[in-house]
Amino acid sequence: MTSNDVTPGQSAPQSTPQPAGSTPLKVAVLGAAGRMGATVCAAVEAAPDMELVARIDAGDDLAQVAAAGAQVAVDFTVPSVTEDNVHALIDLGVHAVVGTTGWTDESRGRLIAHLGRRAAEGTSVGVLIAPNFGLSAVLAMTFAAKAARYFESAEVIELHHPNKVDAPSGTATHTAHAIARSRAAAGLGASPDATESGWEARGADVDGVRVHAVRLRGLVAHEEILFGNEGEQLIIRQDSFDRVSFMPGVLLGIREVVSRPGLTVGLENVMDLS
Ligand SMILES: NC(=O)C1=CN([C@@H]2O[C@H](COP(=O)(O)OP(=O)(O)OC[C@H]3O[C@@H](n4cnc5c(N)ncnc54)[C@H](O)[C@@H]3O)[C@@H](O)[C@H]2O)C=CC1
Ligand SMILES: O=C(O)C1=N[C@H](C(=O)O)C[C@H](O)C1
Repeated sequence: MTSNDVTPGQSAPQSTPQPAGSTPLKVAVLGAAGRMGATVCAAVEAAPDMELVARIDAGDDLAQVAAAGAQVAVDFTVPSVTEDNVHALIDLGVHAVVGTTGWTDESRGRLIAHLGRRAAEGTSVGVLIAPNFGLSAVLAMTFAAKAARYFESAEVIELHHPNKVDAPSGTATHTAHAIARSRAAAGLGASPDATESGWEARGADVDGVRVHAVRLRGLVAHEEILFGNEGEQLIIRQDSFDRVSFMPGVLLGIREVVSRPGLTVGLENVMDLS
């Protein structure tokens, strides 16, 4: 990673070294007019080893991505369109870095099948889906997965800006699934809960983990993971105060996806944290 990629004091995930004199990676951004898309365009333009070749938003033809010669496309659109976008990118032979939420086991399964068909035809495409590209969030999720086996109770609170269209957040869902997997592997049962009425106040049930969503003007993206035992508590909290916090992770994903054929889910796998 070069010094131009991050502002002083900003944490940066490690990156693949860039050989001197090599050709910049050609990058397209889908959702380019959105909050994240615009920030990604600026980050790609500032990265010396990348070239922004296409800004795509609603109504644009995805064929422009290939016509512009993009090797990697970054998708920060909306949950209702991201799956179709990624299938189209695979057909175009363009690697995809995806931050958009809304992916399920079923939609990921369709992607794996499509990638497999393309690989059998000789076209090797990489897709990286990360529910959160922020270093603090990736670390919080990793720590939560490690802590989960030691606590009787676990709940997740996610807090976001009020313009967010989906709830609970992709990050909170990913976190809850990881906690549930750790608890199951450790032989833990359900968190204790004597609730008999008013279930709507207890948040969403994600794989047996209660997830609470707050929407508040002034917030960007935040998560708290609460663990409890008799007489003790552990709270893991992360805060993204600005969307630039996601950029080192997005740039890392762009550099890495070209050499990772197939589907990778979660930046923790790219960062070797899993
Ligand atoms: N993985 C991560 O680190 C992060 C993920 N997100 C997720 O990214 C997504 C986008 O978030 P924001 O930028 O805040 O939303 P936004 O609403 O500001 O931007 C979405 C953009 O996508 C465009 N769009 C809609 N349909 C399209 C299509 N078919 N093709 C191309 N563009 C299309 C919209 O016109 C809009 O400009 C959300 O799912 C959000 O949860 C947001 C922040 C970080
Ligand atoms: O919509 C957002 O803003 C964010 N969405 C992602 C999510 O749903 O987890 C990532 C981050 O929380 C910001």
